[in-house]
Amino acid sequence: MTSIPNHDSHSQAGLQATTPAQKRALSHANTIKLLFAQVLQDAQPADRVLANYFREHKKHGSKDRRVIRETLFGLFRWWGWLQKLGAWQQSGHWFAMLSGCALLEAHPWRDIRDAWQGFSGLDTFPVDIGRSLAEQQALMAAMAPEQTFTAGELVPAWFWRVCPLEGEQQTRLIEALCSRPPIWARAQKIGVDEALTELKEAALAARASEYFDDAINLGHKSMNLNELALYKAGKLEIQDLASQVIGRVCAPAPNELWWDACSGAGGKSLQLRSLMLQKAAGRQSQGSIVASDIRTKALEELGKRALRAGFEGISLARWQSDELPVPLAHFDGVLVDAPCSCTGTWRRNPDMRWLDGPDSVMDKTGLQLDILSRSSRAVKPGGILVYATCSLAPAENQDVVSKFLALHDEFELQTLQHPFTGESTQMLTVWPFEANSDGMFVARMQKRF
Ligand SMILES: C[S@@+](CC[C@H](N)C(=O)[O-])C[C@H]1O[C@@H](n2cnc3c(N)ncnc32)[C@H](O)[C@@H]1O
Repeated sequence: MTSIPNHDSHSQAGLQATTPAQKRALSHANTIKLLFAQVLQDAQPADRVLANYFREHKKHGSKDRRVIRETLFGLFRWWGWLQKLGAWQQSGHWFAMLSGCALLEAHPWRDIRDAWQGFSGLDTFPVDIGRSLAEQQALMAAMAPEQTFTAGELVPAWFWRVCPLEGEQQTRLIEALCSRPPIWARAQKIGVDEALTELKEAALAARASEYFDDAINLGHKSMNLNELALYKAGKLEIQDLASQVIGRVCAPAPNELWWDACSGAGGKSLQLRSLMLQKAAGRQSQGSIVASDIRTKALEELGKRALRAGFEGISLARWQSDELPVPLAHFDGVLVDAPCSCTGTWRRNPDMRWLDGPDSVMDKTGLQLDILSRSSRAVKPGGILVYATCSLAPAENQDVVSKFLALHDEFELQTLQHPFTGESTQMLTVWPFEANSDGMFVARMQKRF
């Protein structure tokens, strides 16, 4: 890239920041660069790096925090293109990346963006671009005419090898990955209308979902949940819409006994219990859920969430060894929400696209099959086994289920109806572009009597 001058590589020495906007732009550029380096060089997830930074630096007001947070995430969202502007360590390139990011993301802090553009030394480039990928591509071409920019390279090349999408599906996935999904929540022990009224009173632009009668779209604005009465009362849980599909596929009846074998902090255990209570419709629900995980801390968090919701009927059984922490052939349903590459959550964590490699997809397939096989022993005859991941790669999804079925002919796949597209399938992938969510995979099997 010849048109971007190389300023001093680590500081912005020599730059004249005279206006308040330029001073803030310079200060933010330094902060974001430090955080960016921590993520990319030390391979630390961006959300953790940001949380640590804001905990230690209380001086930033809410607007500053927003500029820093959204620019950092934006840089990773568009990194496939922005990295072609040159070495980010060099200050001219860095400012070009920051201003390019602000334009691609249509960030509203124009004064800061203009200051970054001025510091980059780039000639004026179009600022009023549209939101389509083609217009965004044209902006990049104007910034770096000697480079080519293709949509496919917004995602690392290895991803298309493990998730071979083509044509329109590939384009739709890229478009989804280049935007943030809204915050999805689930109302529990309260009707959605009542929950929406309370959320509106708290000045939140919440909307009901068109798909599930307890799902709520909370929009994009970050919020302090601990200040929200509904959340403190255990009537609102944050859970992505794709994740909510899993509980709906389990569809537990009010009096059933379920085991959530990889419960983590219990997003799905809580949903299963809530669905049981909804179905009981005021009558008693004798059903219960045993939640297991190898992480004690996650189970402790689950315990707190269940308490906040006032949910009886959820018990914890830590998974400490190869032995099952629950009785054999005992459960009406077993959910295995297996550890995976989490490629389905790349919309929320765009940094993971550039931190992970193909190993992140291939190195857990043996573990997934092992957890699924061992957990399946807890299903009683006629019971249900649900396998789920938040991966988009067939190696972690369809291939694991097929291998499991080849080894366990006592199980057979059931047909599912995709809740967003209506399509009938036996292996359901929820794509992020279908209902503005993350991505998930799920298959439901029944153990023969
Ligand atoms: C995808 S996460 C589960 C998310 C959780 N179900 C939820 O809805 O929030 C996978 C979980 O599997 C757990 N895990 C990893 N290895 C495991 C193993 N060998 N046995 C059981 N759980 C395991 C991880 O600790 C992690 O919490």
